[in-house]
Amino acid sequence: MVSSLVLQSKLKLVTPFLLSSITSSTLRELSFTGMAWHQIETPWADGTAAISQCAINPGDSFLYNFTVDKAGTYFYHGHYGMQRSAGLYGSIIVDVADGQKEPFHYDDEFTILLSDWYHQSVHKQEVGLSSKRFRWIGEPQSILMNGKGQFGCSYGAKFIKNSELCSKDIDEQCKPTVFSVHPNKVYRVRIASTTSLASLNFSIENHTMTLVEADGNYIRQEQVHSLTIYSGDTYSVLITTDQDPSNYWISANQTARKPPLPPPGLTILNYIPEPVDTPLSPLPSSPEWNDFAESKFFANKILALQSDKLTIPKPPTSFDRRIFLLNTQNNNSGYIKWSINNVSLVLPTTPLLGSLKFGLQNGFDSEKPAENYPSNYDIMKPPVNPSSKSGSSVYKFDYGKTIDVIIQNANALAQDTSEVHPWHLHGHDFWVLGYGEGKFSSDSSKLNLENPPLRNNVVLFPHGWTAIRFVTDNPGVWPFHCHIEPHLHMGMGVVFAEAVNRIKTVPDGVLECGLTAKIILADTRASPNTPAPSRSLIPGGASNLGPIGAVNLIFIYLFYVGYMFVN
Ligand SMILES: O=C1O[C@H]([C@@H](O)CO)C(O)=C1O
Repeated sequence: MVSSLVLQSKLKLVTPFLLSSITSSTLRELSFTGMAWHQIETPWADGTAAISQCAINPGDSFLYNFTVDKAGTYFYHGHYGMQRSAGLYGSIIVDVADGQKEPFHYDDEFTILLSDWYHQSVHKQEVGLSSKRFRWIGEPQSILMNGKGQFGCSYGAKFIKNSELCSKDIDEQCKPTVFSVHPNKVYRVRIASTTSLASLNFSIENHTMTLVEADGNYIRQEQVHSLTIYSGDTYSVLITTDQDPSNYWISANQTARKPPLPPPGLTILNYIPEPVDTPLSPLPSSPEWNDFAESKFFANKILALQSDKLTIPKPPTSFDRRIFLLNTQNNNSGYIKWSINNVSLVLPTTPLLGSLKFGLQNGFDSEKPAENYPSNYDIMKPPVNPSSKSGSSVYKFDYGKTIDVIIQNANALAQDTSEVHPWHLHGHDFWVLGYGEGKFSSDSSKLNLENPPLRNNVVLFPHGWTAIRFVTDNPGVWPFHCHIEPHLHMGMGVVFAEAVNRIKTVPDGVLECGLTAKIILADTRASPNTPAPSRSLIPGGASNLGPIGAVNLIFIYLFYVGYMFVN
């Protein structure tokens, strides 16, 4: 499906699109795409349709050319509408550059990509979410591990429920993936979650896990029995295969939302030379769905690595600008939406990168978005005046500034309801300075400036706040949004425009839609013989694309995926 893929580095695409979770019928419903890479810092290769580029039309191709500058565990996924929920994703591993070493040892590794699966088509889900007669998507039917899940009388469900109803033969298609390991070795297990909705509790039966990496950044080694992993998170853990030679469950149970929840995602850890078999033991138990104490304890265990081998840089000790983002669920002219500071994000037809670069005031809402919310707002109660508006305004940042963002959760439309939201920033890692209950107060003693972890995805707990800090050193137009696919569809995001004046060129094909198409095509017609590998946005400007400190370079020629499948 990736028709031509040239890897000039130690970057690996693992499971390039999970075939087992994609059917041609789901792909037939996809009409446009854009591919986000969860690691990319190149402003026009971020894959966010209507933000950093035009959507890729059916049958068209688009060349993503970007630099990977940091070894680690990542994944990629469609970023047009809710395409990710339709199965458009896969894992990425960036190895350390030649001559460099990881700050820990392991003998071998395997990769687990977590996702969730709905039986209703993504198109129908989108229509339900966008209708006045709002239809929520509900919980997924299955949790998938490397594309395989349990449902009804399939393999795992049969085992779990031990139900007489499930007396059919084992469904081979749903048999969990097996990871065969040698005894007495250290394995690195790379785990990424690209779920549409589900937050997961991940564990490996009888094996303690040592955390070493989060979102491509090294973290302090901590031993845990389970991980709470939210949509958009990646981790690496080390395990030692020092148990009795046997078969063990690796499981991922949905958590943080009200039951009924689907059966867990499963894989099997098989000790060589034991024959592969269903583990005899019950599945590892997981905490109660609303045991937020457990998941907060886990979140607070993630701290930056500071060792003699490697030290993660500390954040600047003060900020230049602090933005508060109040998360509410609202009624927006009869539609249920999520809003940030009372605005629900809708994307314009002209990519924001183009509108901002060309100064097209009518390409988006040029109104300045709010940087705070009323001080008397009661985050424990449903909104008093629940209405909000829609918009596409952007937060503009100058180069080299330290920005704090305080994400503030609040009560949703229903009484006593506040949900978990994993927030993801494109184009940047940020320091996670802390989490807290209730409303954020400026008591900064709560903030960790000593060893905060660097991440690009962070959880916001119900009725709580999360504080992050980053430095605006990567010019681009970067969305910051809830990684829960239906929540982004319902407007839960903002856009940060960072030193856009420093972006001098973008390649052909990035901005040829909406209002920018006219400008670019007029320019091409004016000089038809000029072979232009990239498009100068500032007359005479030189290319300054690509982050500093590049280790590896990849060229991925990505043909439109749906087109390839359908044909
Ligand atoms: O966005 C959401 O909508 C529903 C509910 O709040 C309204 O039906 C739900 O559980 C969400 O996460």
